Amino acid sequence: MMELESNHNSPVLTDPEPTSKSRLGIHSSLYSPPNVVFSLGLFLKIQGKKPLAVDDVRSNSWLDAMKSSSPTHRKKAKDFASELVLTDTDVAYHNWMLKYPSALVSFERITNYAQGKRIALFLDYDGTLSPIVDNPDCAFMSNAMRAAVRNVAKYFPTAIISGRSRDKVYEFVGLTELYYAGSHGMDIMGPVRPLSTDHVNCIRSTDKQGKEVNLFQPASEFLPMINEYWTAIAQCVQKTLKDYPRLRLTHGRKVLEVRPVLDWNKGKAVEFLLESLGLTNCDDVLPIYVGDDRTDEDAFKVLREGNRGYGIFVSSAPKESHALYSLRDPSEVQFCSWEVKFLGS
Ligand SMILES: O=P(O)(O)OC[C@H]1O[C@H](O[C@H]2O[C@H](CO)[C@@H](O)[C@H](O)[C@H]2O)[C@H](O)[C@@H](O)[C@@H]1O
Repeated sequence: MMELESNHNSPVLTDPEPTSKSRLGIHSSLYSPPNVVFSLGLFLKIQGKKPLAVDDVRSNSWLDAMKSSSPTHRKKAKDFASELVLTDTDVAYHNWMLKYPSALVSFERITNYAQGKRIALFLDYDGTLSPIVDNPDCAFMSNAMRAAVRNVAKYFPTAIISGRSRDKVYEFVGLTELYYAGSHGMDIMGPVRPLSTDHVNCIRSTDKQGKEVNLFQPASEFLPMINEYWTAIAQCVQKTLKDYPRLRLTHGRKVLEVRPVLDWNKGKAVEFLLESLGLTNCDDVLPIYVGDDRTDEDAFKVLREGNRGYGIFVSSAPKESHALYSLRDPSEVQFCSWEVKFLGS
């Protein structure tokens, strides 16, 4: 099994030292998008088209910010406009955000650092551009996310780097203007023709938030059995692979992958693409990589170790990472994708 070491001591990029405020995720003069104010990873839709400073909606201390963004608080505030209650999960997440500040809240700082630089954007697919769903064949990207990525690609070279096959991820994304790196970067290609995104046997269902989704789960009756035997199966595959020294086993979320023993991963793919784009060893280039999985750590590490760019880790739960910043979920990735026009030269 692939285990990644945690090596997150301090940010290595050489932009100005973050103030205690920005490290706490309460930067004072952040732009917010039209009609939206964000507060530590939570969006509030509001009226008005002018970009708004968040000072007036953001509290002055970390604890206040933490309290105000707590779902429990918001519910209570709505119901009773009184007592604040923080769950252990709230506290853990906001403590984690001290180490991995939200890219949204740090947007001004990132923008400042990117001044005069050319951005190259790398995006993971599952869990970054599409929400994690039970059936991998139904991990569809929303049209809104697609439009946001198309917008990004108007400004910067943009690549999708996925553990999926290149064809499959292209089928999901369907944008000809992007670069695609499939199979953890082992299969990289530029623009190709779109494939059909129709799937047979999909049923209409609802997700955990009650939203309508298409679902394709022909093996759902096997799920209890898979849950019961998952560990045993993983051990069995691991044991079998001992006889195949040129293959190695990696895993994601209930995914076992057998890969050739090859010094190649998403980090190498980022380096390869930067080189192909003529963007390597240039001081005026700022690569940004957004990903949610442990396989994305190789890319975060490449950017971090060379002081080369920003890793942005998409996670709604506290986890160690080589990234510098965080975003909570794909909806925050989507929002950021509309804002990147403010970045770079
Ligand atoms: O590198 P990525 O683009 O993030 O792809 C990583 C793996 O993604 C898929 O699996 C994950 O997403 C599925 C759909 O949301 C989910 O059902 C599964 O539990 C996740 O592990 C894909 O199926 C794998 O082949 C990719 O390696």
